[in-house]
Amino acid sequence: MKDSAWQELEEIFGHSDREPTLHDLRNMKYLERCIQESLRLFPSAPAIGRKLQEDLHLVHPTKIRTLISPSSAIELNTTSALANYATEAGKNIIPAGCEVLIPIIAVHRLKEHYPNPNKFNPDNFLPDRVQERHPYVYIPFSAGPRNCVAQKFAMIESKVIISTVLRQFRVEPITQMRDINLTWNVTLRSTKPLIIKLTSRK
Ligand code: HEM
Repeated sequence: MKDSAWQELEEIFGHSDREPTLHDLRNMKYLERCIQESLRLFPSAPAIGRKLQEDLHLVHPTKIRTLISPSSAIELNTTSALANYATEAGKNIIPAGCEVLIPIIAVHRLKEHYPNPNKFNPDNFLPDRVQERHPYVYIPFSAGPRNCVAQKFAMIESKVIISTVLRQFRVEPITQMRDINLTWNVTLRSTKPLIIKLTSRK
C-alpha cells in the first residue's frame, strides 16, 4: 500500500519525463485518494441549493436538523418555515416549494461517517471504507440527475496537473492547515493566499 503520492509516481514513471498516459492516470490510486480527501475537507462547491418540487419526507430528521444551521435557513428567506417544520415534533416533512440548502462541507465532516473528520486522511477512500459508507455521505460533485457532468474529467485533469508538478518539484506547505480561514460565495476559498514551497527535484 502506497503512503506517498511521490513514491507512487516514481514507481509509475521511474526516471522518465514522458507525459502520462490514461493507463498511468488509472494507476495513480494514492493520488486519487488524496484528491478525494481534499474535496471532502474542501469541496469546491461547499453547498448547493434545490427548490423542492414535492414534499420531502425526512428519514433521519434529527440528523438533518443539525445540518440546517439557522443562519442558512434565514438567508434563504423562503425557508424560514423550514427550521420550524424540521423541529416541530411529528412533522418530518419539508413542504414542496421550499428552497433547501444542502451543506456539502458539513455532510463531509460528520463524525459518525468519518472518524476524526477534520484530519486529512486519504485512507478514508480505501475501497473497504467507501463500501461501508452511504454514497450520499460524499457528494463533492453533487448527486442525482443534476450532478457535475464533468466529474471524471475533473479527476483526470487534477491528476495530470498535480502529478506533473509533483514529478518536478518537492512541495511543502508554508501555510498550515490549522491557519486556513475559509469563506465561500458560490465556491469555497481561503481568505488569505495559501503559500507553498517548491524545490526542484533535479
Ligand atoms: C473538482 C472540480 C469540480 C467540482 C468539485 C465540481 C462540482 C460540481 C457540483 C457540486 C455541481 C452541482 C451544482 C448544483 O447542483 O447546483 C456541478 C455541476 C456542473 N459541473 Fe462541475 N465540478 C467540477 C469541475 C467541473 C468541470 C471541469 C466542468 C466542465 C468542464 C464542470 C461542469 C459542470 C456542469 C456543466 C454542471 C451543471 C450540470 C447540470 O446542472 O446538469 N464541472 N459541478
